[in-house]
Amino acid sequence: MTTLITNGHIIDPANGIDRVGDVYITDGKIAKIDLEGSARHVEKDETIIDATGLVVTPGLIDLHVHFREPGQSAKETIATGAKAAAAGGFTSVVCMPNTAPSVDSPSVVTWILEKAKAEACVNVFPTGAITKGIAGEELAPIGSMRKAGIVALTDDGHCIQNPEIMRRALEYARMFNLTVMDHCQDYALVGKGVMHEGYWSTVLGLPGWPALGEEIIVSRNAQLAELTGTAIHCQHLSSGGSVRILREARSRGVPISGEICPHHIALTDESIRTYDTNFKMNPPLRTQRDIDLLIEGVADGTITVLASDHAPHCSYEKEVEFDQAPFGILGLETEVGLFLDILMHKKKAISLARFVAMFTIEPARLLGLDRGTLSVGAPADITLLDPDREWTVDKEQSFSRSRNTPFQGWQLKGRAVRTIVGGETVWSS
Ligand SMILES: NC(=O)N[C@@H](CC(=O)O)C(=O)O
Ligand SMILES: [Zn+2]
Ligand SMILES: [Zn+2]
Repeated sequence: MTTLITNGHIIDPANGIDRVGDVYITDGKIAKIDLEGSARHVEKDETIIDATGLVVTPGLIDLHVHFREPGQSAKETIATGAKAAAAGGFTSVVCMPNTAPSVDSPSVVTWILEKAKAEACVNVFPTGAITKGIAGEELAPIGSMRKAGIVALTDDGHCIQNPEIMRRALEYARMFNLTVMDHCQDYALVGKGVMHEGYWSTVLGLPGWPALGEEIIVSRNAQLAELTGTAIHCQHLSSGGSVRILREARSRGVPISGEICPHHIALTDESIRTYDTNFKMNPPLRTQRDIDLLIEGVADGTITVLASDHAPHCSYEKEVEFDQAPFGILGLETEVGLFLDILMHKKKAISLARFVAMFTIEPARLLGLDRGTLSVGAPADITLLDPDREWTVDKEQSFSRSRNTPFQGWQLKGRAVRTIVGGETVWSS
């Protein structure tokens, strides 16, 4: 059984490919990349996908999503989250462990992997909690979770406050060759903050979440990564100051990296003027100055990964006063459009090839996943992009179980048009 994706602009940063050609898929794997336009050998049972005018990339990987199983399937299930991922152009997602129960034992890891195998149309890679119950105190059984299939460690949703516990976690993670990802938030500084501490929090009378609350943990992480040699990946960075700290540490070879999410470059804290809880997420929206510095960090390679932090919540949970609402917004179906529109089309901060790398080989290398390339023999996970397609966000069309997006009605340029997992099309527009 062969599938041929013909005449597309192939961008495979891992193999340095950036030109028009054909991709052959056999038995769910990449069989051949033909850049020579040689006369093709068409077989009887061959499926042909015409990619003329489209970009053919390794399947995109989202390094940061929250599917709410086990425990909170009213917000999202592994099946609905996977559908949303496919519709956003993603063939693989890395799931955060703040479920109920949290992913802090091998049995929960196994449960997720089995559920994903039965119901998910994309690859689901679970992460394990660093500490039991994500409580920041006792280390979780890291070795047995690794055996069960976790691909990284994180306490996302929470942040280990005690630097001695974080140090031990890093030393332990190293023995299992696991990257540690961190939600950077100092609880003493942030307190009950619900939005960026600044002009707008003062005007609106809402408790502030200062940028320093993130930066101080990024600094700590840089020092701990340097000391232990274990890679730390700083999740959903929101502050320009964090970029400066990362840049300095990375220039000295410290194994630290960072990701940004679309909302932190698309919106500022001023959006909260209406007290709309769809603008509430953790960390919070910041200022135009932060946006400029985050984008600068993407442009100069300080920030290496783009991710959604897809965080579904039920409408009834969000329909409360701003300070009472849960933190988090949807992201999987809008992020390719937002990032292409802002980073490539509007700001010209990165090339299309760099955009693809930030969603493929960068996250794959960071965690050691066998994905993110079109190398012969690799799983045939492929995304077809139309970087110039203009479209309008309509949350009613979303495959997610939730509707908490601040981007309803936005007009974006660039989107995925087909998502192929293991050689099978799981979504097309
Ligand atoms: N980002 C958010 O605002 N919320 C996330 C938790 C997290 O990523 O910290 C969630 O699980 O809802
Ligand atoms: Zn987080
Ligand atoms: Zn998160």
